[in-house]
Amino acid sequence: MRVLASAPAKIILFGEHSVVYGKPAIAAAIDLRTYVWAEFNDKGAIRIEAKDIRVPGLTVSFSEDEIYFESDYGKAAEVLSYVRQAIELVREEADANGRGITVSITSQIPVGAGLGSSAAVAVATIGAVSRLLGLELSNEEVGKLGHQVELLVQGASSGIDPTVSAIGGFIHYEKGKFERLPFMELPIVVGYTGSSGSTKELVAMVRRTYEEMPEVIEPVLVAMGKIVEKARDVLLSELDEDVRFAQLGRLMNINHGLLDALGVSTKKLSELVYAARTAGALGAKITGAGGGGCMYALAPENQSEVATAITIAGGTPMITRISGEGLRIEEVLP
Ligand SMILES: Nc1ncnc2c1ncn2[C@@H]1O[C@H](COP(=O)(O)OP(=O)(O)OP(=O)(O)O)[C@@H](O)[C@H]1O
Ligand SMILES: C[C@@](O)(CCO)CC(=O)[O-]
Ligand SMILES: [Mg+2]
Repeated sequence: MRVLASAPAKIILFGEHSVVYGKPAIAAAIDLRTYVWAEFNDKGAIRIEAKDIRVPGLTVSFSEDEIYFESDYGKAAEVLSYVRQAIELVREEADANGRGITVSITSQIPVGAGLGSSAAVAVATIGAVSRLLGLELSNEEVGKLGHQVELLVQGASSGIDPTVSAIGGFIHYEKGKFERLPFMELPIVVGYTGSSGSTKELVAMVRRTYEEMPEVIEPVLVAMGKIVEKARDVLLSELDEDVRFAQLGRLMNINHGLLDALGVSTKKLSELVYAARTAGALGAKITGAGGGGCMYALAPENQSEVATAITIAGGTPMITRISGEGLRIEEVLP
């Protein structure tokens, strides 16, 4: 039996990092996906074929059906840790420890770019392997297991990324609980710096600053939480669309300033943010953990001008759409 599952990337519209401290956040799934095939092997081992992962310092090459990591073993093990943990967790859930499982991954999501590649690979792996082992899990349950995978690998995770990747759509999330927001097309442009940041390291860096000076950082996190609540009110309001977009844009700019204050922006990210605003975006901010990766801009009138400005500033624009669909079982072959 072979099972193919897929799960989407996400953007965090408001509230990354503060969400790790129990504040709310708003996120949406987008139409880039990770695909995972799962099947049994008779070696009793976990075998992972990560076909197109590109991580600095790690080169993967192929010879017939074997893959070689041209780096030290530790680095390869670290890079594949989300997938390995996902498989181990599902085997345990299904009482199938020791069962040989091979997964093969292809992904459209840039890695370490703030678009939730870790959550998508965990969710798609859990989806494929649980079906293979005959476990009946709802997408919400897969999201919860995905959260456990992120906790095991990263040490800290709010769970928002695996939740939105598993259930899709547009959500408000707080302390493990989510509320679906009405599906809406937002006129956004994502700008990719081309460099990556590790969520595990960025979350740990914010934690160190918090522990060093909680009296300074706590009010920043509280303000981020207030931005999210205000954004939710604006999104759900009956105000005219242009008024709503203008308010959301201002909230994005404030949120970006506070993320910069936490130390998770980079020169390149901020350059893309300012280039987008100068080209007429109503707002622009980092999305995801930062340290490289992506920003996004809200640009109802001028998406193509904003995309050009991002290119001129040295980034790669991506015009993406919000995706209603979370985890999907694509194929089950005998
Ligand atoms: N296609 C893939 N195959 C195997 N592992 C992957 C794949 N894509 C991502 N990963 C795992 O996810 C890690 C990157 O996760 P990380 O949380 O640091 O960034 P992200 O999820 O892309 O961004 P963010 O968490 O800010 O949204 C990689 O180092 C790797 O371990
Ligand atoms: C940085 C962070 O808030 C979002 C990463 O996409 C981490 C998390 O919520 O687990
Ligand atoms: Mg991640």
